[in-house]
Amino acid sequence: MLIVTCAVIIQHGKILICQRSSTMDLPLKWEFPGGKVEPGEDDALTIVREITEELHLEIEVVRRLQPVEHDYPAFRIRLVPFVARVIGGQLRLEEHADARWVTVDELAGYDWAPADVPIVEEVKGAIRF
Ligand SMILES: Nc1nc2c([nH]c(=O)n2[C@H]2C[C@H](O)[C@@H](COP(=O)(O)OP(=O)(O)OP(=O)(O)O)O2)c(=O)[nH]1
Repeated sequence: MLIVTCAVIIQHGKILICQRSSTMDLPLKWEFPGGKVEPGEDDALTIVREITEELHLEIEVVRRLQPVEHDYPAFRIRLVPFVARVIGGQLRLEEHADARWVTVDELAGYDWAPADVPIVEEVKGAIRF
């Protein structure tokens, strides 16, 4: 099983969502940014590392949400979400096609990676701004 972290980054009442590029797996799907946990790596460190590498933002984890397991045709994934806030850096995309700050009500209007759908639901229900 592939273990992948993702970040629900909240700033000024909005959430950062990212669109995978046309050359990535799940091309052009929207996701919470993040990436694979490396062998022996603590997942809370993975998410901080991945957000720096992919977005040039420094984040601090606020809390962990419920992990989601999903079967894609070629692999099974456990997606581990963290609520986080920005503590430094300037947003600059290294690999995504697009990134947007959206309200919680706007989340439903995007074409999400299938594994993210339960996380979107949890965020809609559980995050208070
Ligand atoms: N980052 C991220 N990946 C997700 C999400 N939802 C989802 O199904 N995935 C899938 C897509 C990929 O198959 C896998 C993670 O891949 P990735 O390309 O983001 O990971 P990475 O940065 O560590 O990749 P790599 O290029 O270093 O191999 O998880 C999500 O919300 N965020």
